[in-house]
Amino acid sequence: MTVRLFVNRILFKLKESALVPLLLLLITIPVAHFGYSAFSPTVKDLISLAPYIVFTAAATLCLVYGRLRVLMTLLTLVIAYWSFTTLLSTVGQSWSKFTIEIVFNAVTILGPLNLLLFAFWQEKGSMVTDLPTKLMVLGAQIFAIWLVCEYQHQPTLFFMTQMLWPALHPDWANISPIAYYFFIISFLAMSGLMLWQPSTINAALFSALIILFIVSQQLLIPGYLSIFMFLAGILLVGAVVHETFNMAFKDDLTGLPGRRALNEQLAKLGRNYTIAMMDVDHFKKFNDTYGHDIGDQVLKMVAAKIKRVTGGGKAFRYGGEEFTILYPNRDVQYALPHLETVRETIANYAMKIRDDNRPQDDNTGKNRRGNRAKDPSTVSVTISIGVSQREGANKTPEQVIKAADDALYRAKHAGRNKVCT
Ligand SMILES: Nc1nc2c(ncn2[C@@H]2O[C@H](COP(=O)(O)OP(=O)(O)OP(=O)(O)O)[C@@H](O)[C@H]2O)c(=O)[nH]1
Repeated sequence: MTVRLFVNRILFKLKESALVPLLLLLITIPVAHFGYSAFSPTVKDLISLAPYIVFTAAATLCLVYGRLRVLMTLLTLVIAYWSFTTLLSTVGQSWSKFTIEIVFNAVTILGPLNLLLFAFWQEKGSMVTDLPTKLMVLGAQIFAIWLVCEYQHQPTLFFMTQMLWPALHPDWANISPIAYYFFIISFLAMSGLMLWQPSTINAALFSALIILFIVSQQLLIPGYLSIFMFLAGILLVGAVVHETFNMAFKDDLTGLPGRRALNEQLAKLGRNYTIAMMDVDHFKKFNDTYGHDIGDQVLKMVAAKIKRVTGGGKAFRYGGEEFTILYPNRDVQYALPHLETVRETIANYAMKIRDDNRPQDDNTGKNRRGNRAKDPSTVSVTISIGVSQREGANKTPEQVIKAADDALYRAKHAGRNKVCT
């Protein structure tokens, strides 16, 4: 993959996964800043409960769908939220000044570290084996903080609040230098994770870190804590729902909607529609010659071109090297030129392959050159397309698909790289 392609892929993925959290974060700032004071006391009480409600919903989803990274992030936020609300409501009351200082510094120092740890701690094995270990990590920290508070251990507070490198600690920071450094380290590492593996879940985990930083910084501004923690919960719920939806409806390899999504669309069709079935030509031979990995790369390329079909066609991966394009409310005559363009675009596209995939022996090399475009470091494939519309005996989507399959068979027999009706 060239650098440009790699960067484009990351930018596209970032746009898909990080745009919504960023926008919601930007919208929440003025709401929390200016809107909160306008709410009645009852609404304010509800707002302070809202994070717990959304955290509970999110945790339930995580348990059902085995999203341990999100679950542990939620637990970290719940502990932070409970600690901060208790700390604010007991100033001068049940907690001593020492306890308040220890709890605030512990949350702001350990919070970003835990968010970082749980973002990188991959979900391996089963929930039953993983969850207790992760819970023990959090439990051990809580126990340690409790001990420090119980025994009023002054050196810990000194350690937490010491000024290590004054030049690196900005004046506006309301958190201790160590907390500030840990936020920066976590921020950098999680930005790296977001760039390396852009996904809705990673974007939500990253947002949780930003939100913990905002509330730690602005703890004394009324409303910030509840409203931002509520937003963190919403972003985490949204990410779990989005990823679960994608897993069920999107094909993993190509990113196109899969068979399940197609079936759902077929059930919603009206009385007029066109279905095109397409299939990569001689793909078995291609796989045998170049290997399955390059075969996968080609399928991704073909899917990307099919996805960009014009005329309002909706693309799906039907299975294997077969794809489907659906034209709701359109007839074959309308769809044909758009399908012809897709066929032509794919046939004319020379896909770059990496040098390490070059053939090792002369015979394979000669074999491969049959499928190669003019440049020896590229490959190209063609597709055949069969099209049919709802008419006559073809009344159900299944019958129209069968008719499109028959047309595809004719396209193959007519020499391939063709569109047949
Ligand atoms: N690399 C890769 N290959 C796949 C995938 N899914 C299916 N295939 C391969 O696609 C090939 C399909 O071969 P066939 O159905 O015999 O058809 P064909 O070789 O394309 O020949 P025609 O359709 O007659 O042009 C098989 O070798 C499958 O292993 C996939 O996800 N990745």
